[in-house]
Amino acid sequence: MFHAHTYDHYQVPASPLIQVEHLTRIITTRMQKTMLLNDITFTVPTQSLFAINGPSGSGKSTLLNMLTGIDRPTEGRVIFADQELKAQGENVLARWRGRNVGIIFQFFQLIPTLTAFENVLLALELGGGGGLRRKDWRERALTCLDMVALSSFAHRLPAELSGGQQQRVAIARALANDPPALIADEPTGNLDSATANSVFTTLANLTHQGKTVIYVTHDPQLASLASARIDLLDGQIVNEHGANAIITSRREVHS
Ligand SMILES: Nc1ncnc2c1ncn2[C@@H]1O[C@H](COP(=O)(O)OP(=O)(O)OP(=O)(O)O)[C@@H](O)[C@H]1O
Repeated sequence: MFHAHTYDHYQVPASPLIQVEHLTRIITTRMQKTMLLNDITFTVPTQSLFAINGPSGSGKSTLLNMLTGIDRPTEGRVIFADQELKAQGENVLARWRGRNVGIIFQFFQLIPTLTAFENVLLALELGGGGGLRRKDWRERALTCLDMVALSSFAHRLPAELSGGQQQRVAIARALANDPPALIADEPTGNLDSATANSVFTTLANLTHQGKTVIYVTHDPQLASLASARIDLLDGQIVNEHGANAIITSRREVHS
């Protein structure tokens, strides 16, 4: 069970890290048009623990892909740290992502042939080291593993770690380049409840270290722990807390 308290008692800076304005995503095929997101407007406060909640098919993954610049909106825009995410080449976007967001997946997605340490080091190599010189990358990788209480497991392969430990390595990897935001897609969805609780607490505590932590969940209880949130249904925001969201229709979210 997750502890029934929220993380909204911290002082957070006034300006939002992310502004999402009138975001619409339509997929057009020869046969039909499908509206995946319908005029979504909200802000993600800096250093918040931010939940994107909603049942399967409500548009959560589609929205995450817009926030990370993986997909482009049909209409509207995403402003990340005062910079609009524009259509750019994949190399430019990958570099932007490396510096600005650490992504955490439900199924960890560690490289199985690399140790925990090497998985984090690889993120530094791919992301350019977060402003550090190459000679400092190994120490940074160890620091990140230490931040998730895994430094003594640095030389284990993913298969030699529990699910919770693997997800902690994934969190360390996401922290490697010191991005302002971590974005997690159902980060505890593949873990038993005790492990999920401890991984979630690790993520939540990163807001104390200046990070904005955005997580997607279909679990209303997990969403209730956030300091700010939106609830999605059928591609629209139906409820919000602390996100300055425009609510287009008032309906209950059932998971
Ligand atoms: N490329 C696509 N073409 C057509 N429809 C799509 C496409 N991608 C997603 N969809 C549809 O858009 C809706 C939203 O999908 P999305 O994956 O964003 O939902 P979700 O809330 O993340 O769901 P889940 O929790 O199951 O991952 C769903 O109905 C999905 O079937």
